[in-house]
Amino acid sequence: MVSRNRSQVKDHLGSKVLNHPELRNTKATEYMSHEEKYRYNLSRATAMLKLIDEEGMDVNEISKVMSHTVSGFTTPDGNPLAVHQVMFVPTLMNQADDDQVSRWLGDVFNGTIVGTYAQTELSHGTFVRGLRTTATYDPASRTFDLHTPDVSAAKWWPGGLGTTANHAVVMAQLYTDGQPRGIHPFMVAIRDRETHRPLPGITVGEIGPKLGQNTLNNGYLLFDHVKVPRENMLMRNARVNEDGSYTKPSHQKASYGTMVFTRVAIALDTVDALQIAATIAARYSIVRRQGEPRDDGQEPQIIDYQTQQLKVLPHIAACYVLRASTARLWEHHTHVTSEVRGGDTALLPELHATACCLKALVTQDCSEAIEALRLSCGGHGYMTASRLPALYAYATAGATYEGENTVLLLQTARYLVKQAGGSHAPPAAGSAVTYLSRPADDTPFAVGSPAAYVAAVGRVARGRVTEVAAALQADRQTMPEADAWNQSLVQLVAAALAHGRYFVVREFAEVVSQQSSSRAIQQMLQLLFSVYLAHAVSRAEGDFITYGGLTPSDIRLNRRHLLRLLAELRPHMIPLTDAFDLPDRLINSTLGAWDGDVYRRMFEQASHSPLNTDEVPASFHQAMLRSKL
Ligand SMILES: CCCCCCCCCCCC(=O)SCCNC(=O)CCNC(=O)[C@H](O)C(C)(C)COP(=O)(O)OP(=O)(O)OC[C@H]1O[C@@H](n2cnc3c(N)ncnc32)[C@H](O)[C@@H]1OP(=O)(O)O
Ligand SMILES: Cc1cc2nc3c(=O)[nH]c(=O)nc-3n(C[C@H](O)[C@H](O)[C@H](O)COP(=O)(O)OP(=O)(O)OC[C@H]3O[C@@H](n4cnc5c(N)ncnc54)[C@H](O)[C@@H]3O)c2cc1C
Repeated sequence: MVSRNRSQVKDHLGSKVLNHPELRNTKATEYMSHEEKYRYNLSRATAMLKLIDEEGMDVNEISKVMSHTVSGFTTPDGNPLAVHQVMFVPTLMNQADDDQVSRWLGDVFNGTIVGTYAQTELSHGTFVRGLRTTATYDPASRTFDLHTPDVSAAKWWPGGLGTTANHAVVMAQLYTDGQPRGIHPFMVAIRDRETHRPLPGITVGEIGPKLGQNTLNNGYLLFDHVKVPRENMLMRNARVNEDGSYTKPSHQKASYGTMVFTRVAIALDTVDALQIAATIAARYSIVRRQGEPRDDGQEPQIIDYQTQQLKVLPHIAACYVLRASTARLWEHHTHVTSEVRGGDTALLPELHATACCLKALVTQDCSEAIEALRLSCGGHGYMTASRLPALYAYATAGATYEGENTVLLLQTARYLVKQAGGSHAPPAAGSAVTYLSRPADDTPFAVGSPAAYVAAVGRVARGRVTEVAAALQADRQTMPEADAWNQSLVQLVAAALAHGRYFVVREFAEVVSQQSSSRAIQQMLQLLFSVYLAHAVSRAEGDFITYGGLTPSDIRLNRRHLLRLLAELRPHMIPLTDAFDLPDRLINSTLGAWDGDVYRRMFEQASHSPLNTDEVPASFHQAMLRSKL
């Protein structure tokens, strides 16, 4: 397996995916039925899986081909094999022991085993410890009895479970020696490998249409005392021995590892969706002219309206800034995972805290940004063929799945208040929280100085975290822990987001400070960073006055500064989005093609409407007749 850098992967994708015989011809899916869409997307997902296998791609390459940029082309309505690839396989690799890996992985790679990650239940998604599916060990038969006590404990949501997977990693409450041992992963066959029929004791199906990603093939699953061999509990971390004795994992949350990985992957990937939306809105904003003609006799390009610049340009800057921090998180995850595999879990708490807050910050920012970009395209942004509704539906799912964002921010806040109160192990060198134990950076604020902005963002984070830590500490003296925590929830979430913002801007400050061979590139990065920072301040002016040391006069100056920066960035908008290097077929939007031929494309897509096949559709007369009765 050869590791390739990012642009080589793009070249590779260009030739291998866009021109692949089973992928290169696409069909419009808007008018297909639910089942036709599933068939179309599944066959393309399977072709993609074969390609991954044939090419022997490593995890970085797989993440690129599973990314939203590529999957919008391969599986426009959602990839029914995404959870197989992004969660099921990584869970086996990281949570199965060596014997189990060698037992199953061959069949996974030859396509005999197709899996899902079945954790969420109808009544519990967030509170994992509350899951109610049980796995009770019987030493006599050396099997686990998997059981769903009632319908509220039915698994509900797992991707690919609906009609695609024949296996599932099932997260269930383990009982052995008569004791509850917490949530553990089990490899369970749910459908026959040959006939694909549900196995005895299994009830399984698809949950129905959603806001988007309708061929993700989310499913439900119930067990009626299904017997699973002892060897099917994933045993890299915890173990159940033949006699039923139990060995604890080295870290209490070792079985939550797949969630950490997927949060990192989602953060990275949602920026891809934002890049696509930003490219569409930028191109459309140039092509679209509307309003009183100017001196040259032409109506203005909409991008020359100041309000339009504010709707579009900060999000282009965000693409660059968020790409850098999520790429850093990915590297950090790779490093910590290898340490954990070697038995050292010291860096895991901070990785968990960072992954939680970046996944939340990025999916929240990207969903809001994509919606703003959609609105920036006026009426045409509301059309499915603009691709913007689907991009929004994708990004906003990321705010819920793999840990609802509020809940994840509270995980980060828990870590931060412990760090601020000194009740956690001190952070390792290079940790992102050392600023909490140092005096605040008192660099005076000045517009035009990115370093001064970064210092102010740091003061906001520090102020938010220390303030809520103190409030929590005080409340703990007078009320039970759960009440004290609940009393501070809103401020805890704000503190975690402020910490995430500081992480993001520090990472990009480092990118900007690196020597580049091109002065023009360096200047452009500085401009993008300045826009991002000025926009961040304008979005949270109250925080910057309360905690960041800015005066009302600084706030006014920043507002003007931001608008000046936007005007400066405007001529570079198209090169900056072209630099994302997204071929038209990956963008797949009537509004966002490279040649700007928007109106012709809109007519072309309308010609696909089945209602235009006949001059008068038969359904019209049928409906009119009925209404006359
Ligand atoms: C290409 C892309 C395509 C992408 C394509 C993707 C397709 C779709 C994929 C979607 C798939 C899914 O949604 S799968 C389902 C995902 N579900 C979720 O994410 C559920 C979210 N809920 C949880 O993760 C959990 O319930 C928590 C973390 C919220 C709470 O867990 P808990 O067991 O109650 O723990 P709690 O008491 O809060 O904390 C105890 C201690 O454990 C620590 N802790 C908690 N979790 C972890 C962890 N993971 N790793 C380390 N440490 C942890 C805490 O910091 C704390 O440390 P200390 O303070 O004691 O030191
Ligand atoms: C498209 C999609 C795909 C999915 N794929 C999978 C999959 O493959 N496998 C799988 O197992 N699951 C999957 N899920 C399920 C997903 O992981 C859960 O829906 C998610 O973790 C949120 O949990 P919930 O639905 O229980 O939300 P809830 O927890 O019920 O959230 C509702 C509200 O309650 C609030 N809330 C809950 N607890 C707290 C708290 N402690 N403090 C403060 N506020 C709180 C939340 O902030 C939110 O506002 C998928 C979901 C979607 C939408």
